[in-house]
Amino acid sequence: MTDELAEAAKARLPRAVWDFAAGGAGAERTLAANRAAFDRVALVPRVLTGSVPDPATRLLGTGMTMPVAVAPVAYLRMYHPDGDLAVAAAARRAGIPFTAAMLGSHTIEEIRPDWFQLYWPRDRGLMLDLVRRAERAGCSALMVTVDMPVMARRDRDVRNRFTLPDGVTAANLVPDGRAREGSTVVAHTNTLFDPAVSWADLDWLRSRTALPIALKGVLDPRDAARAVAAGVDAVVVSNHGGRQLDGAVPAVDALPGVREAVGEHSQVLLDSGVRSGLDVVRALALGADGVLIGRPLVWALSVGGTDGAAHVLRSLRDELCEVLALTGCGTVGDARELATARM
Ligand SMILES: Cc1cc2nc3c(=O)[nH]c(=O)nc-3n(C[C@H](O)[C@H](O)[C@H](O)COP(=O)(O)O)c2cc1C
Ligand SMILES: CC(C)CC(=O)C(=O)O
Repeated sequence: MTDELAEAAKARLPRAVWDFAAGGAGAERTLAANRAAFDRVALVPRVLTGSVPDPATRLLGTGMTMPVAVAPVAYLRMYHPDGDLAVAAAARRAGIPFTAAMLGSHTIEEIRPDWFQLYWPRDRGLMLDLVRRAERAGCSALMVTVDMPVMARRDRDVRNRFTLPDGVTAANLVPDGRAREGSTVVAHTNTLFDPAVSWADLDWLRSRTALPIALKGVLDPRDAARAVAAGVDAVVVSNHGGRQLDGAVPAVDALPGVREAVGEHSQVLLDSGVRSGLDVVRALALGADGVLIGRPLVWALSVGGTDGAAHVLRSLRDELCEVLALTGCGTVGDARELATARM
């Protein structure tokens, strides 16, 4: 789905913007390992099942046409003037949830997303205010990202002295003056975020909203089990697309252990390297209920706005249906029963 699309986006975007989105932390070992790990997963198809593919499902209480949701991505206006609004419209057209990022470049009220992602600002009043805004805007779930106690060093951004382009801000945080242009993204982020978040903070948040919570950025089965005990409704197995700990385990490799730890008490989502319908089925077979997609939609947005993103989502669903047919699966539940091998 994405090699040519990525090339087209690269040709269009300023080099530093491309590097910010495409790159990963450190020497980008985990970024590369995410893809390599997917490509080692072989599927064992079933035959004579008589099944006709229908990948519709529910995640976090939200019905959707396939087990795919849009991952939260900050500052989408860097890639297209319509930014978050364009991708949200494409998701709506495709019948899948859009996750608006706390550091989105349009406000919650403008986007009215299905799901809303939160980091942990030092100012808990600000965090609670964002939760209330998400509730009022009709969001049906929160996704709380826990793999960024600090923003990792990303060598490409250091080399490029990357700052946000003029006019791109964290729209939810203005006009409080909390998001300023001109500083490097990493400096702004590390000033804003609390580096010492703990399980007690999750308890605090859990007790303050009735919305379902997905905890994003879990890789250790012990953390997954603890998250479920703390009342989260889903965990997102993710290494942040290789953008945080360089050397972190590929999400796909961590997935079976996380599923085993949480049983069916909680939903398990996965992101970091999903690029095709085949990858979606691989993730399902390894224990996921669904996946999130990040960079492919950034490339599609850069190249073609809403229509570009909608086209990518349509192709993804077509691929997914083909792989389900070829593996003898009708439903997401059937795919979760597939056996895997290494290749
Ligand atoms: C440019 C960019 C910005 C991102 N911003 C956020 C963010 O604001 N919040 C968050 O939780 N994750 C963020 N992520 C991580 C994605 O939600 C997701 O975990 C990752 O992109 C998945 O990997 P993939 O790009 O290989 O699909 C960002 C990723 C990218 C590429
Ligand atoms: C500005 C960052 C905090 C957004 C993000 O999550 C990322 O770049 O990976």
